[in-house]
Amino acid sequence: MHEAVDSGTAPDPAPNRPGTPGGSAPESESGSRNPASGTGDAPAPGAGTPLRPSRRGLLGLIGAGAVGLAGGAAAGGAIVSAAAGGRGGAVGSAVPFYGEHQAGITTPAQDRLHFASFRMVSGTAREDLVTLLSDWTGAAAALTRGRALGTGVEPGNALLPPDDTGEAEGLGAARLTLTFGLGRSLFEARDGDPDPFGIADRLPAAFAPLPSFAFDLLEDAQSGGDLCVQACADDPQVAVHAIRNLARIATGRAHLAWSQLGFGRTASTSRAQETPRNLFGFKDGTANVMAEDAAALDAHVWVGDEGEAWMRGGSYLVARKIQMTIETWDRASLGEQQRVLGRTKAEGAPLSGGAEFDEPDFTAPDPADTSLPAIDAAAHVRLAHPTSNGGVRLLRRGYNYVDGSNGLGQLGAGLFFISFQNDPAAFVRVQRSLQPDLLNEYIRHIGSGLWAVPGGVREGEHLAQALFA
Ligand SMILES: C=CC1=C(C)c2cc3[nH]c(cc4nc(cc5[nH]c(cc1n2)c(C)c5CCC(=O)O)C(CCC(=O)O)=C4C)c(C)c3C=C
Ligand SMILES: [Fe+2]
Repeated sequence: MHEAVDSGTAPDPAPNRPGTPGGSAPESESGSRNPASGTGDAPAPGAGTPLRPSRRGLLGLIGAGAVGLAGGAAAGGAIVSAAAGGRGGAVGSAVPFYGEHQAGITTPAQDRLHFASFRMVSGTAREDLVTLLSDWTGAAAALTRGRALGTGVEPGNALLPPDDTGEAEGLGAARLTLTFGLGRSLFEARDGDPDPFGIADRLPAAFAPLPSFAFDLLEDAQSGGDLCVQACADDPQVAVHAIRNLARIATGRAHLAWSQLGFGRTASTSRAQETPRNLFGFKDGTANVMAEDAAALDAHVWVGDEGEAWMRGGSYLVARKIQMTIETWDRASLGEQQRVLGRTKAEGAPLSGGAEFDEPDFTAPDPADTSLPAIDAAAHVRLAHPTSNGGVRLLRRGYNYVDGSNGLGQLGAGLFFISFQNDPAAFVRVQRSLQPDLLNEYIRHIGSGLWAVPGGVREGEHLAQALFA
């Protein structure tokens, strides 16, 4: 049950009943089952901590009726309460939520994605944003452990909706990670208020909006947003369940603006992973920044001491929804496909020779015509390579998508490109360099977003807490 923590009338968590999911929840990793948080951890801020929901947040919750008003008491505070443990608490497949950095960046890329963008409800204020982030923190700690929210699918009062929608019961944690980002719009004026969330003076200098790029065909309906959540899991239902329940929790404070399902990760983020393939059939992620390369992560991915204090240990997330005209691609010869990308299709080796993980040699001549380079001057790997971009590197973490098909029998297929970098300018640099890319004949960028991803959350704190200190 989503307990109301402000009123002082919040009911006790449902008792554990032997033989029920609530009664059979396994011990947490720490060996304790904490009925106040449902996470086995110290209660997240808001879980058992008096938090006064704003009037607007409260009205939204009442209006939606979705989050469950515990025993008629006010909701809007903590969400995660006693876990019924109905999801088996499969912590063995759980990725720790708390840590120095948010999970879902260097975590070995899972198979599935549900990416969601949220907009704050008009008229909401700083307190709404803080309580939302606090509630999401508690929920994320439970969800990523494979725990049900609140009392799970059994409310203490059967006249109320269950705290947890239930579709992830029995599926375990499935290596779920939830990575949260803040949009630049949160720092800007809206509705005549110059600083609705009281954070305008905390805007990092690096957090500039993305410029428009040649070939952009961006649609507002799948671009931007005040907040983003990247849910990755090895089970699509676990990822969808997480986003769905975070959206319920946000009711009255933020609403889902758009979301994207993805499958078949298109990047490795660890050397332990096989390189996957994108929908053009090529290995993607070969030359990625890997979790094992701490020096590259510090240099290119994590915000360090030079950034705003609240962003230390964080990163910037760029998402680009890139439509791929796969029917046209499929009619291109193998030679043309390899020329466009600069690598072989079967092995992913550079066209200059060697094997997949050998560095491309951009000076090597084409053996068939030595007046030409083996890797075309406008090949994707040449233009994206650090040597073409002042040494810049991105940690890529994208997913394939197919959004159905159109009346011409063409699949709405593409790449939901995600990259993490410690300065959005790094992405801008590479994307600008891709202007003459041969690949542009076969792709269109139709969605875009940029979010600041704060550093990891320490137990007892909430997401982006340092931003509001
Ligand atoms: C702005 C950044 C990038 C966009 C957008 C992008 C789109 C895109 N890429 C592929 C396929 C491949 N990309 C590959 C390498 C690669 N791509 C980027 C950046 C963007 N790609 C970088 C930085 C790199 C690494 C370059 C290097 O250091 O060598 C590859 C080769 C294999 C690999 O290293 O991953 C493929 C294949 C598609 C299909 C696409 C848009 C739909
Ligand atoms: Fe690429």
